[in-house]
Amino acid sequence: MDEFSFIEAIKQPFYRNQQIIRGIGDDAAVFREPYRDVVTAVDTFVEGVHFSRKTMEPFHVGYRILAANLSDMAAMGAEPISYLVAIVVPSSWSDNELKEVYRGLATIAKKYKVDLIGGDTVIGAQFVLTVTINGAVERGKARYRHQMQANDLIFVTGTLGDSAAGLSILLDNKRTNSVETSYLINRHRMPTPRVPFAREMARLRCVALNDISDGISSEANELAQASGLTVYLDENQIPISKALAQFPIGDQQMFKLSGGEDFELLGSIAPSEWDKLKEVAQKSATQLTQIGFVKDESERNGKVFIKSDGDYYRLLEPNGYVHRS
Ligand SMILES: Nc1ncnc2c1ncn2[C@@H]1O[C@H](COP(=O)(O)OP(=O)(O)OP(=O)(O)O)[C@@H](O)[C@H]1O
Ligand SMILES: Cc1ncc(C[n+]2csc(CCOP(=O)(O)O)c2C)c(N)n1
Ligand SMILES: [Mg+2]
Ligand SMILES: [Mg+2]
Ligand SMILES: [Mg+2]
Repeated sequence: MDEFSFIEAIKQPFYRNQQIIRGIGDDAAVFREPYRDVVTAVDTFVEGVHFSRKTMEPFHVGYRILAANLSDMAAMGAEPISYLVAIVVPSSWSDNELKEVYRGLATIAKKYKVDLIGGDTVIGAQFVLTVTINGAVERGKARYRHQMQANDLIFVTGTLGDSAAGLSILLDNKRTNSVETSYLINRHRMPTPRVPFAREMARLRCVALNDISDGISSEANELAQASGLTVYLDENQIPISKALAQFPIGDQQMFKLSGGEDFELLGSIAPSEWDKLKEVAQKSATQLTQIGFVKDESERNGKVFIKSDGDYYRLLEPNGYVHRS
């Protein structure tokens, strides 16, 4: 199929969001946002780095990249609206495989009510998929990492480590037909960005948020550094799924602290707002757990400490996933 028939094939018949004035079909898309702040982010997905033929079908590739972008919108407290896709695809990929990538994109786009408004298609040597997402947040209400305050409680949504456990099952060929195995693989391939939870939080004051893409050890350090405060975590309070609990304890620890790709939200909130946050979690059917607290302790500021058993806190280095050249 040539580039132009391909674009015709993936074009949405209509746009769900009325802010979109012009989508696919001109030199650029146009959207209007009169009263809110526009929020934008971009993420890239590369064969051999973010997925392989062993870990994902083309459908999951599309689903997973948009999940990561939606999660960044959630981490800013924003309502996601539209996205653009730039794809470099080797000629070894069939038309059908390419369509499957777009079916994955369209499936999660429908769930989260976002519209595909443009992109770019290029034939090249290696598969690279880049998605830019646009959203909006009530003026001045974006959730910044530096908004963490001393004495805040630290919370996390969902459970951690599932995605890394699913990945390890796929890479080590340990796939079985058990419910647990399927659950973990599904969490790796089709994560759940916490957009409803983040949007339901709109009326709460002073929340800092970060989404967990590299591993909580990294994102907790980002919060500590951005706010110039000290984060204390209790490892035993970090929620894990029943499926992950079946792994050896060493793997559980590694997956939940530095596995990454869970796309859960890590955040902080004043203790006085905790009950309201519990209501938010209930309304959005999202699991919510307190896993630590924040202190202002001059020489320890910018760092994260974690305790496993007893009262002893050790330094938690940012040892999540890092791209290196
Ligand atoms: N190549 C780049 N050029 C310009 N800005 C960049 C580049 N790479 C990252 N950034 C910016 O740096 C900041 C941190 O990016 P990072 O990718 O670590 O955040 P993230 O998207 O939340 O995490 P992740 O990509 O691991 O999910 C963001 O503001 C991002 O836009
Ligand atoms: C085949 C294969 N090997 C390794 C991994 C693990 N992995 C890749 S990127 C990343 C962090 C998030 O990326 P980014 O920071 O770019 O959003 C992680 C944990 C994988 N998913 N697939
Ligand atoms: Mg990024
Ligand atoms: Mg992020
Ligand atoms: Mg990263």
